[in-house]
Amino acid sequence: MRTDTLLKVDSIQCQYGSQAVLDGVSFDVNDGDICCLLGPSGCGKTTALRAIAGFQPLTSGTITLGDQLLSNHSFQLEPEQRQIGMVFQDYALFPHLTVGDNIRFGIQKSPLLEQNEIVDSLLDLIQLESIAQRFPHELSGGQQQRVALARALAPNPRLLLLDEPFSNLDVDLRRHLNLEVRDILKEVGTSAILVTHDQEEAFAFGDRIGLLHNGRLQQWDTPFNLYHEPCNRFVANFIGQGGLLPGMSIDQHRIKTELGVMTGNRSYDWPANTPVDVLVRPDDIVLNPDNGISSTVVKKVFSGSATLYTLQLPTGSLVESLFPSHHDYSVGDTLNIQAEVEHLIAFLPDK
Ligand SMILES: Nc1ncnc2c1ncn2[C@@H]1O[C@H](COP(=O)(O)OP(=O)(O)OP(=O)(O)O)[C@@H](O)[C@H]1O
Repeated sequence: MRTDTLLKVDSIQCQYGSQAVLDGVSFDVNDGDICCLLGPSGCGKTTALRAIAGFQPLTSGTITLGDQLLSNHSFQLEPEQRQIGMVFQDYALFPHLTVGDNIRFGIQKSPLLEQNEIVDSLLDLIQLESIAQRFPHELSGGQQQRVALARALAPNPRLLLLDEPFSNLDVDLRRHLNLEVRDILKEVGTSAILVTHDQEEAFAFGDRIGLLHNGRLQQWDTPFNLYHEPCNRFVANFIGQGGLLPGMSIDQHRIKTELGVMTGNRSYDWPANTPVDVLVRPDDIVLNPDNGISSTVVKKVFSGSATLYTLQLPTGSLVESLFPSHHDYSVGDTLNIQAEVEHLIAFLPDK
């Protein structure tokens, strides 16, 4: 497995006027990896992407690509010299150029034969050979976005930046194109960073995801770890479903809750009897008709193969659970449940 670092973002800060919108953000992108910057609106995702692309100066920190310095507080390599491609939300195709010529746009200095080879192989890759002569207004949104991807890949960039590229598309197409673009990037081996505020999209697209909040990177990790091992309350609440259940520490490994004593794969150094909140994901809750704790269905959200239930425990605390949708319970039903928590994640209560 290749683990060479391609992009190194080291403790960067960016400001608009006197307001810092990125502060101490650090992460590495390995060669061939596809990463996502995720977070709520205004957290600084686009600013981070613009800093990597060379459109946003740094007030401190450094960005390097391989051995090449891209930016620090006193230097900013021109965007066109960075070997970084960009795909935008609005496609930004040239309306007066055909699909083929849009793709050709960034490689016009190469010999014609080479240009033709690249355009043909990219048309093949995005499966649009048959419409190479069409103009952008004759294409669907998904086709336009595929052309934008091919155009960005034509100069063979070392890194591709994608800024909410699927957000103008309807849900089905979005999901489909997300996977298709991931497959294409993996096939050509191009490293990429996708900016999105949609965690499902990030989970499906990214080998690694960075979650930003108020200009600070909360966690840079695999989708699995962000979901199962969130490093703080913000990550726990932002990522995935589920919630925090009050409990009391027994010792380093065990926490007593209304759903029984929970143990997991990590230890905490809190003294016994410290009040804590335990993360309970929907997949941590299972039915136990004979020995489970009684709960009442207070809400249900059908999502096709599974239904997400909100269950109220005797003290009034709520937990969520995801059951296959052929078990169809109604609001008001009583379900006996137990917790099967593998990753014991707990936080001190908010002050
Ligand atoms: N040109 C600008 N001048 C001043 N403030 C700006 C400018 N661009 C962005 N900001 C502010 O910087 C912060 C980060 O903006 P940014 O666009 O990076 O966030 P984002 O996470 O990409 O948001 P969104 O998901 O809504 O696009 C926000 O508070 C925003 O209002």
